[in-house]
Order: sequence, then structure tokens, then C-alpha cells
Amino acid sequence: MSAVTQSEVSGRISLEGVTKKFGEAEAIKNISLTLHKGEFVALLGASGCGKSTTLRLLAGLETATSGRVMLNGRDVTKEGPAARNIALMFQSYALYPHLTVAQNISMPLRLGRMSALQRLPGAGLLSNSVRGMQDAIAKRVLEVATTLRLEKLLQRKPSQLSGGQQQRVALARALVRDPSAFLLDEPLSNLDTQLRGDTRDELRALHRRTQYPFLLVTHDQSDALSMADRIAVMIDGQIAQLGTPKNIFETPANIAVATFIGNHRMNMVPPGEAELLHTAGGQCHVGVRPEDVRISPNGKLEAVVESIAFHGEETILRMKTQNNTTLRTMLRGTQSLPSQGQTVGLAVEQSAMHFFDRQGQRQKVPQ
Ligand SMILES: Nc1ncnc2c1ncn2[C@@H]1O[C@H](COP(=O)(O)OP(=O)(O)OP(=O)(O)O)[C@@H](O)[C@H]1O
Repeated sequence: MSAVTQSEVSGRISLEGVTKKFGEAEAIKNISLTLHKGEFVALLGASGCGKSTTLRLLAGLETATSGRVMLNGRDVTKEGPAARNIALMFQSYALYPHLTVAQNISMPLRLGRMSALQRLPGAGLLSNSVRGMQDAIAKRVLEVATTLRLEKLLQRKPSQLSGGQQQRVALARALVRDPSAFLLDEPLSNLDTQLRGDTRDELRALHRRTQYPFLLVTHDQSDALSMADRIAVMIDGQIAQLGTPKNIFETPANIAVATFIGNHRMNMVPPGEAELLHTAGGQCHVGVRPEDVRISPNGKLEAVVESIAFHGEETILRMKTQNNTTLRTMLRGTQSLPSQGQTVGLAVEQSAMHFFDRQGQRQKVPQ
């Protein structure tokens, strides 16, 4: 198989019951996860939950303490990064400043396929096989550069590019080897809002065109919700829930996932007090997203308004109940606002309530 043609090995990559210990500490606890061809998965979780370690285990930069890593049915647990041919893109994507865009992109191919002698600038003049190799590499570089709209910039140096263009060069360099899978570790976190949005679109489009399995590691839920086909929510070294963005947003499996997903943290009213919202609240936690909490004189659950924050299109009210539970409501439009210190009644439609048992696990909606 030629390294400069579409790879036949692009496909499925899995972790099977993988645990990773650093000394006595278990960073990853018995994780199983499969990335399929053509699938975009986001690994989403707070700092320190084990996202990067999971990515490094897939790439072969860490070795599993137990469990297996499989690439298209082949056990690669003990194999290093070179044998896996997985592309990695990190937050800090150092380009070589003294090399052109074309040379930066071609570097992984030249390092992989040519000897130090063959890489010398004039080597193509000496041998047909070296010239053939150089032509094939130039063709592949142009192919990848075109995919990423860089074809007109190939002779520039990194310092002559915008931040977004530099990022695309780094993406091209990661893709040029025609990888088995593409792993991205927080690739958007250094970008401003505008560029971040554009790069999200770019990555989605790139994924659609190449169909490589993509794994995006992020702590930013809006990156995950907007880009991924499936999200694996990681909490404390384990996958707490794996599902489509819609599925995870609408039916979080437990309180930890429920309070992690969503632009504004889900309110959680504890058992007992929650009976003021629903009879099942005697035994269950009742979760409600801020956008679903209404201020109503008929609301049995009462709270004192502690702060009012204006966010342009919406206003967030932070309130405290008699039992000291903090609740937030998000009000839109020209609704009249209560004032700070005022006591208000709160009402919630049953369809907007999430029920969790005392252990924090999701419960079916009680009748
Ligand atoms: N080489 C190492 N030696 C010891 N502990 C480590 C090592 N690498 C990671 N850890 C620990 O493993 C846990 C998971 O780390 P990891 O970097 O995977 O988290 P993360 O979710 O990627 O965090 P962040 O978003 O902050 O990068 C952390 O408690 C971390 O301190």
C-alpha cells in the first residue's frame, strides 16, 4: 500500500475495557469506546477527568495497564504510534517557522519515506526513484492543501499566515499521511469566537470529505454538541454517558451529566423540597434547565432573587429557596423583571422536569 494514496486501513478503532494507572492512581477506569469509519465522536469532560490520557492511549503514546486497543480487528495494545498511523492535532500545533507551508505539510511523508540523504534539496537530480517519490509527495501535498483551501499559500512561511491559516496547515500536516483515525486534543481552545466558529465548520466539512474516524477531546460542551455525531461524557476516568448530542441533552443518564451539559447548569432541587414541583419529588431529585423555570404567582416553590445578570438577549436570575437551594432562571425578551431581594413563585411544566433517584441515576418520568 502506498502511503500517498487513500488508505485501506482507515476504519474502526476501539478501546476494550482499558484501564490506565499512573503509580497507584487510576486515571482511566475500564473504558470501552469504538470509533467507526465516518464517525465524529467528542470526548467531553472537565479538566483532569482523563480525556487526554484516553486520546494518548488510542494514539499509542501511553500503554494501557490492562485491556486492549484494537485497530480494524488487530490488537495494537503493545504497538507504538508509528504502527498505528493515527493523526494527532494538539492545541499548540508548532509549525516549523523556517519551512514553507508545502514543506511543513510534506514533513511527515519525507520523514517516513525518505532517508536523510534522499531528503537533501538536490537529491531528485541524482536518482529517478527519489524524483518519483518527490513527485508523489508533491501530488499528495497539493491534494491535502486543496482539501483545506491552502493551495495558494504553499510557498509562504508560517509567519506570513493568519492564525486560522496556520491551524489549517497543522491540520494538513496531520492528514497528509492518510491516517487510520484523526484525534484532536482541544484544537479550538486558542481561537477567538469568530475563528472558533469557522474552524468548527471547517472540521465538520473536513470530516465529511475524508470520512476518517474523528475523536475530538474538549472541555467545551458547545464544541461537542455542535460538531459530534456522538458524545462520550467523561467523569472521573469513566465514560458516564455515550450518545448523540440530542440524546445526552434531552435524557442525561445521571445528575453529573445533567449538570455538566447545557449552556447554563441544570437546576437540581433535592428530594423533599422537590415535592413542591412534583409529587415524585418526595423521593427524587427534580432537575430543570434555567430556560424552563417560569416566574409565576401560582408557583408553590418560592425563592428570593439574589442577583440579576443581563446577557443581551437573555437575563439570568440567581435565586435561593428557603432550604438554601440555588436556582437559576433564564428570562428572554421584554418580560418584566422582579427586583433583587423579592420573593417569587416558580413553576415548571412536567415535560421539562428530569427525575433522578437518591443515587443520582435517571428515573422514568413518574405518572
Ligand atoms: N504522566 C502522568 N503521570 C501521573 N499522572 C498523570 C499523568 N498524566 C496524567 N495524569 C493524571 O491523570 C488524570 C487524567 O489526566 P488527563 O490529562 O488525561 O486529563 P484531561 O481530562 O485531559 O485534563 P485537561 O482537560 O486538564 O487536559 C489527572 O489526574 C492527571 O493528573
